[in-house]
Amino acid sequence: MNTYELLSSLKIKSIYGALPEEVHSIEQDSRKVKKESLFVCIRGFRSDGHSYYSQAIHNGATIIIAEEKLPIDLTKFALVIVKDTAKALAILANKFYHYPSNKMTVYGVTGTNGKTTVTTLIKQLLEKNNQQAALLGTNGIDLLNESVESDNTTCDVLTNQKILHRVAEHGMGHIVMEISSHGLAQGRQRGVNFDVVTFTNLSQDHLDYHKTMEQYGYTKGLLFAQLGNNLTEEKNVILNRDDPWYEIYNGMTPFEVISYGIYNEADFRATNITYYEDHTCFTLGSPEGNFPVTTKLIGEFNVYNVVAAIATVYSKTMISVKTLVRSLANIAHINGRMQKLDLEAPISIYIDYAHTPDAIEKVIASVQPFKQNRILLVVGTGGDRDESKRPIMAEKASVADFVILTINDSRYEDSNAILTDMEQGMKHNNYICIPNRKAAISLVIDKSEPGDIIIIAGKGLEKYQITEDKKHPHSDKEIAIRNCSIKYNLSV
Ligand SMILES: CC(=O)N[C@H]1[C@@H](OP(=O)(O)OP(=O)(O)OC[C@H]2O[C@@H](n3ccc(=O)[nH]c3=O)[C@H](O)[C@@H]2O)O[C@H](CO)[C@@H](O)[C@@H]1O[C@H](C)C(=O)N[C@@H](C)C(=O)N[C@H](CCC(=O)O)C(=O)O
Ligand SMILES: Nc1ncnc2c1ncn2[C@@H]1O[C@H](COP(=O)(O)OP(=O)(O)OP(=O)(O)O)[C@@H](O)[C@H]1O
Repeated sequence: MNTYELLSSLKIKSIYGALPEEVHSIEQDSRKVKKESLFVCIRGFRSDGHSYYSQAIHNGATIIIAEEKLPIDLTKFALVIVKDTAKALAILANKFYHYPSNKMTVYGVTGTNGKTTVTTLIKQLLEKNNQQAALLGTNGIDLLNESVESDNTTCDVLTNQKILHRVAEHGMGHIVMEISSHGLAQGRQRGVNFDVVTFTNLSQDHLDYHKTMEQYGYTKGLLFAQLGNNLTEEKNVILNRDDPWYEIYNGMTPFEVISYGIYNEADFRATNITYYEDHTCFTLGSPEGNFPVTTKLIGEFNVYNVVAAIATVYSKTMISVKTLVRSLANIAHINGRMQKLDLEAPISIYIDYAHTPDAIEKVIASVQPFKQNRILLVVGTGGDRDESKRPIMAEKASVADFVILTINDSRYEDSNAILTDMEQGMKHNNYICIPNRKAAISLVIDKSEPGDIIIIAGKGLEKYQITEDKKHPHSDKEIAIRNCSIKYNLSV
């Protein structure tokens, strides 16, 4: 892109050196800089991008955008000083990629639990109705059914614009994005023009970062407030009517709110719910009338997720509720979220991703209706993250008949110290602490008896465990299948 055209979008304090005519790419990571790039120095938590300008130049950057004067050879390169490089990056990336989010319907989903489930359901509902959709979230970037891992649930500003640009280039009409509270706090969503935003629920998590629940809740609210005030646009907010934050988020946006829920009157409301081991049935009240619904997802929490997804797609497409309900019936479980392993064993094993107190409570409740014998739970938490939730997770876990407390990812923390924190919350003595996750899963299967339900929570289908900053191969699913096959003589 022509440099002058690109920079015309910025409020510039000063320009030093000679500007090149063209910019071929924008980067915020010096390691990714290529020939004729524009490098933006971002101040981060671990390091300051201003200290990487020489590597960026070495790799081919011709323009450096910074907040301070840097000792650059101004006979060869240009230095542009702005007040806030993070905001400048969002402006530049949008301009460089021709405002891609304006060319498609953009869905944002936030909340403590259920983001991956709801975004995946939205994508699948769209696709079952012949509408192409990309997906961005914890499970990576899914574009034209090519899946790429991503470092974060919500990508950085630049990556978002690059992906939106690819989605636009492919002529795809929709993108569904998981928006984390860290992403919102750090402004990773800046410059993404959302059309509809959906709230799942709010419960304790991430207090290591946000400090208080109030701060955490208001950070999530940025997604609704940032839809803006331009009422010539048709935007929607989809809110959980049963969550205490409903009224606050409702007040944060001038756009029409579509509510969903179970216990309170709502635009989309599930009633007459019946729970089965491998599916759930309910009646969906909607603006188009009542419809009987069957979903392969289990548990009350998934009724919320399903209804949220239907309300969201309905708000932005011409697809009728009746059609959406029909499409839903063909959608299988969401990978690693209360995913029942397909084994010919006398026990049931679910692989799940619950890693908050609320999610633990909800997943145990979801199997209670068809409990025959005991509920055995393997539950873990992570190091270097919200310590205050650990005993509360164990307290919620105590509803299970037998509990193994273990580790998800220890990072830089001592595993035994994490388990000691968790243990404080246990309400009965029928539990054991096993830091080694593989050993924990082996033991729970070894202890099982016919009719038992085992839930292995915390990692879903993740393929690794993180110790310090290293990822080690690990799969709850593989360990569970192997041990179950041995114990019950299965041929797998
Ligand atoms: C604490 C935190 O959120 N950190 C995020 C932050 O990193 P940072 O500020 O430490 O960045 P940094 O490493 O200091 O780098 C600063 C700048 O220098 C640049 N740099 C750096 C090194 C180099 O050699 N050259 C170079 O140019 C970097 O590209 C960057 O522009 O900005 C990065 C880019 O956006 C994020 O990847 C990173 O997420 C880290 C990996 C992380 O673990 N975050 C977690 C807490 C998180 O965000 N989780 C949520 C999901 C939560 C949930 O719901 O479960 C998420 O959205 O993923
Ligand atoms: N609506 C919900 N309410 C409470 N718990 C839920 C809900 N939906 C899912 N869960 C629980 O939370 C776990 C994670 O679900 P999901 O991945 O959809 O959430 P998420 O918000 O994307 O989480 P993360 O941001 O940590 O990836 C599930 O495995 C389940 O245990």
